[in-house]
Amino acid sequence: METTVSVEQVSRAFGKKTVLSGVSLHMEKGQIYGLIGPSGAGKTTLVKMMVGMDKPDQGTIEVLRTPMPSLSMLQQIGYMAQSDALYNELTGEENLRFFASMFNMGKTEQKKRIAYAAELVNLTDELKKKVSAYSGGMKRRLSLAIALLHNPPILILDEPTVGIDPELRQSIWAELIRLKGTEQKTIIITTHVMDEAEKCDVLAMVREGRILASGTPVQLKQQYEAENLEAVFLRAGGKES
Ligand SMILES: Nc1ncnc2c1ncn2[C@@H]1O[C@H](COP(=O)(O)OP(=O)(O)OP(=O)(O)O)[C@@H](O)[C@H]1O
Repeated sequence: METTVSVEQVSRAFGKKTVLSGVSLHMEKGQIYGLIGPSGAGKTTLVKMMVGMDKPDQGTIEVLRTPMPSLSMLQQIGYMAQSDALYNELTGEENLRFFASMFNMGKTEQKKRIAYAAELVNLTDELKKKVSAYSGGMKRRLSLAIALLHNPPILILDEPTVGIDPELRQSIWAELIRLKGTEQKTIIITTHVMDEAEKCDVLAMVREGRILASGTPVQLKQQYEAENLEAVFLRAGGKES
């Protein structure tokens, strides 16, 4: 086991509102790590700090043993944000080419990676269209393709399958599972969806800026004597009647 992302005692407040309190997590290579929790729990705030877009008030975050934020880590991380950061006036392909050009990739590699990423999210036939003509789901898919483009060892995906139809969602999950296995990527995803949480190797349940419980889905269900993760979540949070 090799820890690739480590979060130690991280706290963050915005004004008087504490959003994360003393969060510690360790993510391993070759693992899908799920952050699950209700809206406003602090998941996006946490992943933004892992990417280096925000800094903890207290505590530290290291990615590949490098303290974050760090510019040199950008090449190592593929980040899919919750809101799409795309160029609407460019086509899907132009967006992909633009982002590919920001990374160290030769022309041939660029072509290959663009074709792979577009195919994975089923956008190959839509690449010549302007992004302004894309649906919300298509934009999400293009954002996911961009996160995968430079073949980074760490993928941080904030609700990657929201607005994506079940069939494509399944094939994206199959690819995430292949990437963590064959390619030994570290994949961190946030989700609200319990059946996606089941597919993660390790889960951290987040509520009100704290980790309620963490472990493999099987461990969590055993520990809380629960039939499913929803029940674990309720029991861990003490909200079950
Ligand atoms: N820049 C900011 N300034 C002020 N408050 C913020 C800021 N960013 C996040 N917050 C607040 O922090 C809390 C946690 O937000 P965050 O987006 O991390 O939650 P989340 O778990 O990702 O929720 P969701 O699943 O809805 O995306 C929310 O109450 C939010 O309003």
